[in-house]
Amino acid sequence: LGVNILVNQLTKLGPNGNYTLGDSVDFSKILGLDYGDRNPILRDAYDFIVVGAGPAGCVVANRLTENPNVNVLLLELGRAEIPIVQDIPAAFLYQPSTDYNFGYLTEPQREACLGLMEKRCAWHHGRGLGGSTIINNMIYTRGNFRDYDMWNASGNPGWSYADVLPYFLKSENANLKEFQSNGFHRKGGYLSVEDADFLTSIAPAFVESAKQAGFKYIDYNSKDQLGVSYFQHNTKNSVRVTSARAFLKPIAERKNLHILTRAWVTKVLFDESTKTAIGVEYTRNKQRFTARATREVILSAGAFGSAKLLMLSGVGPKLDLENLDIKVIHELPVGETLYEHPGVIGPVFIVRNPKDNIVNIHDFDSIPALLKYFLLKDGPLSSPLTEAVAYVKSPYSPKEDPEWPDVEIIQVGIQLGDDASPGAQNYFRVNDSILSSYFKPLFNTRAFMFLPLLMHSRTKGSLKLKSTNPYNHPLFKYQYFEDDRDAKALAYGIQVAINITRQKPFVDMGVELYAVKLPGCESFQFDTFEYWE
Ligand SMILES: Cc1cc2nc3c(=O)[nH]c(=O)nc-3n(C[C@H](O)[C@H](O)[C@H](O)COP(=O)(O)OP(=O)(O)OC[C@H]3O[C@@H](n4cnc5c(N)ncnc54)[C@H](O)[C@@H]3O)c2cc1C
Repeated sequence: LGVNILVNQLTKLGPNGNYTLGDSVDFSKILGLDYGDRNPILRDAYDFIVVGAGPAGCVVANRLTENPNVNVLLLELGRAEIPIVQDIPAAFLYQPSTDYNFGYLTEPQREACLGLMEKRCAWHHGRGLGGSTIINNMIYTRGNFRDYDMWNASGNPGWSYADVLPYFLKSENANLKEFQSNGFHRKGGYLSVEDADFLTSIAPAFVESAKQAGFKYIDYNSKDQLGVSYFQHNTKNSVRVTSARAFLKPIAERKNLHILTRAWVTKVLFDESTKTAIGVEYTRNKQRFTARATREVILSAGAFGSAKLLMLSGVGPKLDLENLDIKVIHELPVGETLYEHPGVIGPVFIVRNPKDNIVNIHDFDSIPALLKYFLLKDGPLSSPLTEAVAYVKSPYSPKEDPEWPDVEIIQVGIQLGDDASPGAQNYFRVNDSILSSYFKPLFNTRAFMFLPLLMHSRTKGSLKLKSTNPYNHPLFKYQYFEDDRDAKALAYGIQVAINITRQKPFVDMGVELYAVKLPGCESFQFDTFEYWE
């Protein structure tokens, strides 16, 4: 009840419907969660200035300051985390409704997002000490070894799998039941990785059914990724571990690291004669400041934030910068390659002979479930709801290697309509009509869904500046499925997922494809490739 009331309040208040308690109360000050010297006497110059405290910035700030002779200023425009509310894995659905999310939206779409509000997809992007790890799903995924080898081969020495694996291992503090000793995990690092404490009955049925459908049972964080696996999570004893908690909290006493929250970097300053970054300009408490860097300015402001900041500073496509009267320091194709991993909300399945008594999300936050979580860190609230995954190679993949998957089928323990609060709707931006006609009728029925995601999208977009105002959202020029092989690959993935549900473990549970046609797709024959496409 408490979580529901809180979530309803958090998702309703504020001019844009975005409000957190932190707007009125500075938790970072009260609780000391700025993870560093809270009132640092700032230096005129630092060896390194790190912009953005997401996973990249937190790790870099930590590793650089291992050397006591190096000093670092970490600037983050958001605030520190809010404990309790952000800790609970099952509450991840509600995090993007808070202002720990930039709230980016795509432009209205022609071929996708058609059941979403204004036909615009939400591009959630976290902000605060921890960046997107404050609001993300906590799934620990390293990526495919071939991706790194491809990066390396395309002109980025030092990024091959052989190069990065030692760093994954160095960071990790794994606590895994099955795969602890397979050579791809270790204990002792800063970043906790663990199995989910709680799984719905859907998860083992999915894994067993996938095996019967021919999938290998794998550790998806090893080299072999074509198969089925339970997810591993960045949680510790079922509490979310953000990158700030993992990499900044343990080093809070280091005097050579200064962390400033609510510090919005507006420009990288350059020595124009050498094109060397020499510092940054930032705003804080409505005042403008500069900080100088004697060695490097490191941009870790996220995929969108770093590109935006470079362009604001005069590094980017010449014409675009000149059109905005930004002095060109150096011409580079910044923002010109934007890939998304499109996903589908569904298909949805009804379970006729369920092996658990979960019918909606409120079985997760019932009084017994709350007590179990807060007293024992166990029970349904400890679940991030995304439970297991199968990796698929579609015939539409741009990669020739048959072992290089392009579709990821994520199994979710419940379905989108199982939330009585606005949280799930806000997360996906599903419009009222689709929500009430398609998802809500299953509110009190045992049901679940998949989230098939495309990993190697062929559609490419770009990111531009809307204006020279550093606080404006960037302009995303991206239209999903411009290359129709992307939609075909996802339709293929959906059919593979449906085939998994036709195997014995799922059949024994009475799992049935929810046979209601999606509004707008009435003219297609249900459950054909064309229908899903
Ligand atoms: C809803 C959601 C779910 C996700 N789920 C998963 C998952 O389950 N597993 C997974 O592996 N990945 C997941 N991701 C992706 C993952 O969180 C990101 O890949 C990762 O956080 C990127 O890290 P980063 O350090 O590059 O940037 P970010 O995490 O984006 O951090 C960038 C930081 O820079 C700050 N910043 C930006 N501009 C400025 C500026 N001008 N001045 C000062 N500070 C600035 C931002 O406020 C932010 O804190 C998810 C992401 C989202 C949004």
